[in-house]
Amino acid sequence: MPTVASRSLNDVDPLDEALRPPFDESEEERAIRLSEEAEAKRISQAIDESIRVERQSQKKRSIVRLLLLGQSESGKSTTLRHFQRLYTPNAFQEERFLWRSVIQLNIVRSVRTIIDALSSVRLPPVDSGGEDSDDGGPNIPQELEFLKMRLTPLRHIEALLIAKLIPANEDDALSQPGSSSLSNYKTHRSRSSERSWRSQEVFVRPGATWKGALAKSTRANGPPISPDSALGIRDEAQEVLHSCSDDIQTLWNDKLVREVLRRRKIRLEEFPGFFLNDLERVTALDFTPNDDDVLRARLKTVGVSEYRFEMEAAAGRESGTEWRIVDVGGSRSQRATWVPFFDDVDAIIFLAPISGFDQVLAEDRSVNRLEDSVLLWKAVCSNRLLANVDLVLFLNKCDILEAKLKSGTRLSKYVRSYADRPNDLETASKYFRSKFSAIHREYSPLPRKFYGFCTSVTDTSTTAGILASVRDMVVRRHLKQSRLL
Ligand SMILES: Nc1nc2c(ncn2[C@@H]2O[C@H](COP(=O)(O)OP(=O)(O)OP(=O)(O)O)[C@@H](O)[C@H]2O)c(=O)[nH]1
Ligand SMILES: [Mg+2]
Repeated sequence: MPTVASRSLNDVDPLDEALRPPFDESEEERAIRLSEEAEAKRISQAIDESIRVERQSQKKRSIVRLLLLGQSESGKSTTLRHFQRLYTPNAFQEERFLWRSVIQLNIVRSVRTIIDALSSVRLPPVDSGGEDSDDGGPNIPQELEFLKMRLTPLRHIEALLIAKLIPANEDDALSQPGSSSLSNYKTHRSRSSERSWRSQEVFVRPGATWKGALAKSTRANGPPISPDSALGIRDEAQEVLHSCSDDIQTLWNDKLVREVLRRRKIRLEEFPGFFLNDLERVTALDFTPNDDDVLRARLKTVGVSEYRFEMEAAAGRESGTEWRIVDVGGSRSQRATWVPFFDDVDAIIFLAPISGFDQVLAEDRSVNRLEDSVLLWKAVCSNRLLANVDLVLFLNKCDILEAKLKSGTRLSKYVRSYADRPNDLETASKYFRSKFSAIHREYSPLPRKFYGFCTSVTDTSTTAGILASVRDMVVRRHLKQSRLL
């Protein structure tokens, strides 16, 4: 009958029936059964555990960890932006408009460097042999004074941009030495114009924080907006820059300004975040930063951030591998934050900006930049925690090195051991490569291969090829290592 049939089907568990011990089970049979059940349970747990371990090692195998190291301004964040541009192009494109504020700030800073230089210089009397003097000589011509006055709105824009770029909870970051804040912008003025520009450099913690704050301030309480419509929103900084564009151009092209900068040894074109040669384009009201602009913009990093992405299918057979790239702040006070990342890293890209042979560190003006890079490279090569990690060296800023050598700066004046070798990029970069390679050989706790590239990481075409080689090398090594697990 249907009722009986359905009850019996629902109530009887066939598995339970099968596993139920027989009614007439003896004590001995019961003991055997229990021991067999315990053994089956033990085997099942062992299988579960091995699956868990295998899953974990699978996960570990598919994560590649890369650390970017080097002194401040060596190009770490720029290299990271390159990876983003190549491997998560959509996200990179979407964020382009956020970089407009950074570029605006970079322009304002360049102008201020010029104005600072003009303010602190009294022109020499006509027959003083061309030396600056702090008193006695005539002041700057009236036209330049007028220009300076017309550019006063840029001060307000600078304050506005700093407030926009640095989220409210970054107060602690603002008070650190070498940092910038509105208050020390107003109160701290040092004698050297380069020093004042440097000591007030704006920085942000890397990662999404500043971008989030900026995106929020751009959409001003409204709903989320697309990058295209963001450019249509009223942007006071861009409007002021647009209206000051001709005056900035006149200032930058002024012969006397160039002469003052030359005498003060301020090579503005070589400063990070230099956009004065692109004024018309970057101050246009509808300016959207292109890829090169994003790579050339300068925003100092404080703290550590991890950028994660999956290699896309187009990147080759390793698609599906998760990459984690760690970007750190490179100034001296930041270096203590590096060590915790040494533990679990597959490869390091170390950036040594070899154009810095005639420059000093912004945070310690008694230290030559090249010397600092060499000491840092030695420390990284000899670090025991990194003994099995591949080190990839980028001898970076080769474009600036070439420009310096071409303009007549003699490398041997700063690097004595360079002696009378030809003063050109090819010889100089080979020379530096061999020096850094020798340190790598001598200081590595265990023998390892040396990977060295001469780079200009702001150059999209050459860097893309180099990063592809680095990617392949890192992935190959990573696979080899994980097979050994
Ligand atoms: N011309 C030129 N500029 C470069 C090169 N590499 C980096 N830059 C610029 O130098 C500036 C500093 O680069 P960043 O990538 O911010 O330096 P960083 O190592 O992250 O510096 P911190 O964040 O202070 O540690 C940026 O404006 C870059 O555009 C290069 O090879 N050539
Ligand atoms: Mg950085």
